[in-house]
Amino acid sequence: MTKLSVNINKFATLRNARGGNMPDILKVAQDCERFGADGITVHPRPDERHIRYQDVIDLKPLVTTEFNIEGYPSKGFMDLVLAIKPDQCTLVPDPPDAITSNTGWDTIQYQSFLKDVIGTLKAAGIRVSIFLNADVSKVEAAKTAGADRIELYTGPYAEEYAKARTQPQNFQLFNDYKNTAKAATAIGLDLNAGHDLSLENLRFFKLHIPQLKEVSIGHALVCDAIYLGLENTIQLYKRELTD
Ligand SMILES: CC(=O)[C@@H](O)[C@H](O)COP(=O)(O)O
Ligand SMILES: NCC(=O)COP(=O)(O)O
Repeated sequence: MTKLSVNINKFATLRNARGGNMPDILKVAQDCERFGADGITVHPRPDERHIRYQDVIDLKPLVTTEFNIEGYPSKGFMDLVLAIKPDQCTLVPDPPDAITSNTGWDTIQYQSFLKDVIGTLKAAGIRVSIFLNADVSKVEAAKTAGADRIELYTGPYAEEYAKARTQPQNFQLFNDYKNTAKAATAIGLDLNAGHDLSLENLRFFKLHIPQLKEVSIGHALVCDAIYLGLENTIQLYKRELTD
């Protein structure tokens, strides 16, 4: 079974747009769980453009499914995560000014850094996933750094999938995803995936990469919910993940 973790960043974007508390992020998270989400993901960025550090603190006692905190392991981020102790922490290499996540870790170049960070998080009992491009050459070093899981960065997949209707599919790119997934599971790394997954492209990815433990989806899901309603949308995404 592949779990759906709903990333609620963009609900916080809407809330912050007017400075009040609408939508109420805490209620959104609880409703997402009530509607069938298997987890809640947040990505508190340094500028707090959407999810604020206080949101993460307030969410902790309310989330009853899996709580996944994503982010770059700065001191402030690490202090927050170690205080909250979520079920999972997903490390991303995003610079502070990144408009969104747009690449995975170079696990070879940052091996020592990642080993230290992951060791600290795992000593606190937190499962660690690291954001990775579809690149087999970086998988072994993710394992030696101590990660429990990798999260396949699916931005390029989503972009290629959207083009496929009008252009020949880039099968090498998709083979890279399949080969990276295979290499990860072969050495005991569990597999997550995320970024720009949607109702259009999720089923194809899931069918061809069946080892998926979890997908974290936010932007497209929130956009779909505007038209289809949040409960209906979560159910539609869950249906795309059924085996
Ligand atoms: C790591 C990842 O792919 C997501 O956390 C994504 O970066 C969401 O971040 P934004 O909602 O700020 O785009
Ligand atoms: N890790 C991916 C995530 O949490 C959500 O990414 P997106 O669906 O907002 O692109």
